[in-house]
Amino acid sequence: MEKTSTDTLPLTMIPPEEQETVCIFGTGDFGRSLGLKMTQCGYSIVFGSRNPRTSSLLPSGAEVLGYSEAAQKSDIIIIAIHREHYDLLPALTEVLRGKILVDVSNNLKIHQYPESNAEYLAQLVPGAHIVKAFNTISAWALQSGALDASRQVFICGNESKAKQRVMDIVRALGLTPLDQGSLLAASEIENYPLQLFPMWKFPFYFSAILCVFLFVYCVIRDVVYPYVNEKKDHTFRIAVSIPNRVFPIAALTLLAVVYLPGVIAAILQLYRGTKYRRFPNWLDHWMLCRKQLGLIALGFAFLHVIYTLLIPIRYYVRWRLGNLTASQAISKKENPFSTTNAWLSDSYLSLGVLGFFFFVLLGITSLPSVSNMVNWREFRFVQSKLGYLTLILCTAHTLIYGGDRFLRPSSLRWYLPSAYILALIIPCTVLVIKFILILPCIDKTLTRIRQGWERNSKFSKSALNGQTDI
Ligand SMILES: Cc1cc2nc3c(=O)[nH]c(=O)nc-3n(C[C@H](O)[C@H](O)[C@H](O)COP(=O)(O)OP(=O)(O)OC[C@H]3O[C@@H](n4cnc5c(N)ncnc54)[C@H](O)[C@@H]3O)c2cc1C
Ligand SMILES: NC(=O)C1=CN([C@@H]2O[C@H](COP(=O)(O)OP(=O)(O)OC[C@H]3O[C@@H](n4cnc5c(N)ncnc54)[C@H](OP(=O)(O)O)[C@@H]3O)[C@@H](O)[C@H]2O)C=CC1
Ligand code: HEM
Ligand SMILES: [Fe+3]
Repeated sequence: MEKTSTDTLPLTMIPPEEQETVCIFGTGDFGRSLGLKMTQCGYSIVFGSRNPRTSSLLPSGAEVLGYSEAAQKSDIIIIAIHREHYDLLPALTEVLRGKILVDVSNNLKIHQYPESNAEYLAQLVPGAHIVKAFNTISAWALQSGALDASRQVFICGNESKAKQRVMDIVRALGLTPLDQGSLLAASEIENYPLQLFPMWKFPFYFSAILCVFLFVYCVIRDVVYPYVNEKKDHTFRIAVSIPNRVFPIAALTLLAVVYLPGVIAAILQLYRGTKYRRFPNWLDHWMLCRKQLGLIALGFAFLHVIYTLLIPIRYYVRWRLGNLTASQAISKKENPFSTTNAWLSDSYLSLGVLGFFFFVLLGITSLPSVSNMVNWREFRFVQSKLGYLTLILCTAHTLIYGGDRFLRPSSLRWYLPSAYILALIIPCTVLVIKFILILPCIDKTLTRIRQGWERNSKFSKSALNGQTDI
């Protein structure tokens, strides 16, 4: 990368005698990038290195000394060295006594070592104050200035004064410090950058399995069945018709799966008569990934809408329409206009459009820039009330689209009902249970439980004693 004038000049012109000196151990990628950023923000940097010589890669003006000499220049030392090389530090115990050592290290695997790197550092250099910080910021982001991935710096340590000094540096760099408590939190902070979309795992696998199942189901009903029974080749349906069944059904099912844990939680609280017992882990986890499930559902709904736009320009649809018109002209018989059908068709389309509108609204309010602008009550109102409205509209769209067909035995193929019936199972179940839960007598009890009332106070004692649930 070519150096611009801002790379070399400190952004804030602080006179050298007022600049705080910070020492960085290690002249590798991270040490250099952090050093450059800190120089730009008005710090004076001294690098500690096995090979003390200045290089064009280091920020100009930075001093490079041996580890021991560099450590004497500052009372804050950022250890930009891999844990595997920390063995050089015990020899420096005397120089490092009373100093603040900032551990920035990451590992290659979650729980790679029995203790966190920061705790290991504390064992190696017992006289120093250890603070964990910066491990969630990448060298690349520091260097390119494009800190758009995350500006949050998790911090933990046992001495609050030491933590404050590090947080001041973090703020000076334009980042946001988040105090996570004592050094015990270090292993969690170290695991954080190693996780790959943890909250997306379950929603992703669930929707993938759902789509594969629905696809196979539709292929059996819409392609294999006509071939076996009528020797008709309907394989072309795999391109548009079947995706336009799989995606909307997946969207509706996932939307219902977002609201299902809420009703299960309510039933559990009613059954136990208290809100003070922990939910089972699976339910906790499910509750926590509702946003991700909802966003995947929204993605599928978008696909359904786009595929629906294709319907009028499909060859198969135009061919059928043309043939119908021609056969009516030949037989000189017109199909009578059915007001009922017109109503049904317009209503299901309109319900679909409205459902989609609220679906998108839910998606928009989940953007952090929007959700930060509303208070939690407004957010809950949108997510919970409008969420249920979306579920009702989309379920009604599918119900009316199906019309009276699901009562007809002729729509069964090899005993398999139409795919849209599968789409209705979970949404209808959720809506029926929710309807029961909001009946005044049940709602009153549930509200009391959620305000802290307990049916049987023995329950709460057992919970307080640490006994958890089923
Ligand atoms: C497109 C889309 C985007 C989404 N984005 C987000 C998002 O950004 N963030 C997010 O969290 N979810 C998101 N979701 C998921 C979902 O909308 C929310 O989790 C929603 O709040 C669930 O509503 P609920 O009524 O089922 O559950 P909850 O709001 O959890 O509650 C269930 C019921 O219990 C009551 N209740 C719950 N806890 C208490 C309590 N402590 N005291 C008193 N009463 C209580 C509520 O009033 C409600 O009636 C999204 C969904 C979709 C479809
Ligand atoms: N790169 C990144 O994006 C991020 C890195 N980190 C953490 O920062 C630390 C440094 O990472 P990074 O700069 O990428 O790594 P590098 O391998 O680029 O640099 C490590 C530096 O450690 C020093 N060192 C000391 N002893 C040894 C030794 N025995 N063998 C090799 N090097 C040694 C070297 O500096 P010298 O030659 O001057 O002595 C070397 O340049 C790591 O703990 C890493 O987990 C954290 C967040 C992001
Ligand atoms: C702009 C909004 C929408 C329009 C115009 C629309 C239109 C349609 C049309 C035309 C069909 C029939 C498809 C066919 O004949 O093969 C259909 C079916 C369906 N739609 Fe929608 N829809 C919309 C939004 C939604 C949304 C938001 C959902 C749910 C999340 C949804 C769920 C379904 C389902 C489950 C089916 C039945 C699929 C099947 O088995 O064939 N729709 N929709
Ligand atoms: Fe998850």
